[in-house]
Amino acid sequence: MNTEITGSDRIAQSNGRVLLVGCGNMGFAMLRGWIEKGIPANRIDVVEPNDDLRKRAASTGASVHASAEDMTGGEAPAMAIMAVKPQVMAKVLESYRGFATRGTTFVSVAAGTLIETIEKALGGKPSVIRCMPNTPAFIGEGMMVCVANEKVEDADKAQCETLLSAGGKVAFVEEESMMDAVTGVSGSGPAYVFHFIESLSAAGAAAGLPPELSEELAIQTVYGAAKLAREADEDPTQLRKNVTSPNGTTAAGLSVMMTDDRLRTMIEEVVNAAADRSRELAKD
Ligand SMILES: NC(=O)C1=CN([C@@H]2O[C@H](COP(=O)(O)OP(=O)(O)OC[C@H]3O[C@@H](n4cnc5c(N)ncnc54)[C@H](OP(=O)(O)O)[C@@H]3O)[C@@H](O)[C@H]2O)C=CC1
Ligand SMILES: O=C(O)[C@@H]1CCC=N1
Repeated sequence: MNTEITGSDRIAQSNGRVLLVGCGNMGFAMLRGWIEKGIPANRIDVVEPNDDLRKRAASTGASVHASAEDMTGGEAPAMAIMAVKPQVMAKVLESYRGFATRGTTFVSVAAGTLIETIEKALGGKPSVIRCMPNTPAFIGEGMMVCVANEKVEDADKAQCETLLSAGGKVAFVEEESMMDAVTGVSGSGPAYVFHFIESLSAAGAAAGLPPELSEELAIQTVYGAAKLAREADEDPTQLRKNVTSPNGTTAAGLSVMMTDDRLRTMIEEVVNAAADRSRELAKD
């Protein structure tokens, strides 16, 4: 018999409930990842005002609520995952102030919103973790990067890590200022990759392939290359070289991408633009 205690077992055995506030694109991706990895739905409450999105959340087995009032009188959750837009985060947090003094660890996934802003909105000295997830959490392949304030105890950090790791990989950083670059790389990153897939697929269709076939080639190529980069002993630079025969087809293609560091320069601009926007959101 396998007696290993998994992360989901630990959540199941703990008495703590998980509250998810906002179940749109990011909130639902995390919720689905948790459920798929065996986090018990009967430990999860979701607050989502949109009727359709609330129904979608309910389909996972989680308890759903239309507003904070439906549940702020009850048991304080061990963790409250706040997945509303940065522009409304401070206002929404105010409704949950009561939990902050009753041991709840607040985890905000909002881009830009500073720990300081979250602390002010909650009042006192609440336990706060700022996290930047990404939507591949939907299939348990997300990247979640977190930074905690000094009120967060090791046990709370471990519990948060357990929950978030049901959606993929979890890393903690010490400096909050890194979160802008994190957002520019892994938070927004899936969108860059989806656009690369769109572009590769469109280029294949323009070169004469049936569009459905071209899309399949583009998706499988990105998936296979990412999986190989994750699993191979060689680094991405060597893996690129392995594809590139001297004076072959790849060398011809890459010369368009790499001459004058064309793609690298553009990606640097892309990441900087996203990170700058994250810094701007902090001031809104
Ligand atoms: N999308 C992504 O890939 C990522 C997003 N994030 C962050 O996640 C957060 C959510 O983004 P995203 O999921 O894309 O946005 P969505 O708009 O898809 O989801 C936010 C949801 O919160 C709901 N909401 C609004 N007010 C409340 C409230 N008072 N209580 C509970 N729910 C409420 C919204 O309803 P309504 O629309 O009716 O207002 C909406 O359904 C943002 O802060 C974003 O920065 C972080 C990483 C990646
Ligand atoms: O576009 C945004 O602002 C959010 C944060 C990272 C991904 N989506």
